[in-house]
Amino acid sequence: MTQLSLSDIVSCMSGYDPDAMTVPQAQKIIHDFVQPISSIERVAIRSALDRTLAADITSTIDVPANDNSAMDGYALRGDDLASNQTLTLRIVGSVHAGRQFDGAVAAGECVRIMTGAAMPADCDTVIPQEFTEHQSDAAVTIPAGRVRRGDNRRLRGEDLRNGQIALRAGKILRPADIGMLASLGVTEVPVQRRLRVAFFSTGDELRSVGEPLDPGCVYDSNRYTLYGMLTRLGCDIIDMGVVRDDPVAMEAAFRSACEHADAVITSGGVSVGAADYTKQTMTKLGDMLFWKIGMRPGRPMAFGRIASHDRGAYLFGLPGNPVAVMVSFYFFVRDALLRMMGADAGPLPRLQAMTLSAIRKKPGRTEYQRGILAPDSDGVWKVKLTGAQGSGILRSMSDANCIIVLDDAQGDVAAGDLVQVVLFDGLI
Ligand SMILES: Nc1nc2c(c(=O)[nH]1)N[C@H]1C(S)=C(S)[C@@H](COP(=O)(O)OP(=O)(O)OC[C@H]3O[C@@H](n4cnc5c(N)ncnc54)[C@H](O)[C@@H]3O)O[C@H]1N2
Ligand code: MOO
Repeated sequence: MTQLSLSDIVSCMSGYDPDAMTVPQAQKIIHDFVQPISSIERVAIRSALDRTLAADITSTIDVPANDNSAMDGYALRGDDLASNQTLTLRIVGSVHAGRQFDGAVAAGECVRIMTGAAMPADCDTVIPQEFTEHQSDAAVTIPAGRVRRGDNRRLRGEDLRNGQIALRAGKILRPADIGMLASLGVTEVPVQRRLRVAFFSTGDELRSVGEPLDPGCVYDSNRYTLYGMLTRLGCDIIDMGVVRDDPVAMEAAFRSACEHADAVITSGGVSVGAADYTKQTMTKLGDMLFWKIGMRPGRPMAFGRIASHDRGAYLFGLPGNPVAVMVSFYFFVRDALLRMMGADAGPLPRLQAMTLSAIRKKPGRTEYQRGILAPDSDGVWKVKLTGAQGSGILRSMSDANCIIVLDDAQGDVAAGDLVQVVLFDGLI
């Protein structure tokens, strides 16, 4: 697919202003610019878990392959129920799952049948064993009104029919999907190769875990949250460590990252500080946009693409503050990476919940507050803030199980109002 330039994309947007981008505008630019990386490999279905399916999968069999019983009981002819009276049927055989009953079943006869066993050809109804009376080896009594024609019979192909598309390309395969593939007898499927994502942190104040913490320094946590979020998303990661606030080191890091990765994520150095060389290096090397997005946290952000030889890498320059990194990842980078993987992921699901906390909020920017969602004693789900919400307070993410999203137009929120939340559980 042809790679558009960022200027082509922003020139189509009315009122484009890098100093006043809205969240939806920035999300759209990124979504439109990023192209899927199409590189397919075949893997065993267990290895396909959490991967993006690269082709439609069509069933080549009926599932189930036969009409079969949903209960342990007796298979009978629906015609015998027409009198709507208690019946005593003669038992002419029995059939277990995995076997077939090839004999005939005449009026007034039935077959003992187990769950999953193929229905005898003449039978269309199963009465569960516990609804019957006076069972012996020879006969069983069916009380009136306990069963209707067609009850407890699973139809051939009711799960999937031969020729039916079972799974569509673009689906991220979940446990149910690989189970369904197994039910079709499929052993291997084509999936998109894993994305390779390189990341590094920038800042002379950063120390890696295991190093002594010099005065004025902080431990680098962004490489760990990024590691976690990228791993959950199924990416192969290239952790490039901490890069000093030095233009030469920075350029070498970007060049090396682009050699190997489909996307490069950096944190820090995208604001206006004197040592913010990230921006300057990105501008030198790539087709880049720098934004001040109307959001909190995560206001400054860089996005673009660096081309190197015959390949290129998308570049996400995230702000340094630890909560801003996570919020920017979930609300911008995640969608872009899923798109690169060829996944049909759609927007993050939002739920509505009543807030127990009053929240101060200025209209004109999107705010992402960290919340704890839990049911009250009546089972109604309610959300409260985790406490201090500064974009350096990583504990507010760790304590949270959801993010409260307050869109641009939203003003102050009173306790008892409904708010939108995005749950962390299930967030990939
Ligand atoms: N005059 C202005 N100052 C700032 C603005 C602004 O618009 N004008 N924006 C503020 C906002 S909002 C943010 S966010 C930060 C983003 O700045 P940078 O991307 O340049 O980030 P740094 O200055 O490098 O770091 C910010 C903060 O985060 C800590 N940090 C950085 N990397 C890590 C890491 N890997 N692990 C843990 N903590 C990290 C760093 O020590 C700083 O405390 O700029 C504001 N300033
Ligand atoms: O991105 Mo900054 O963290 O908004 O404060």
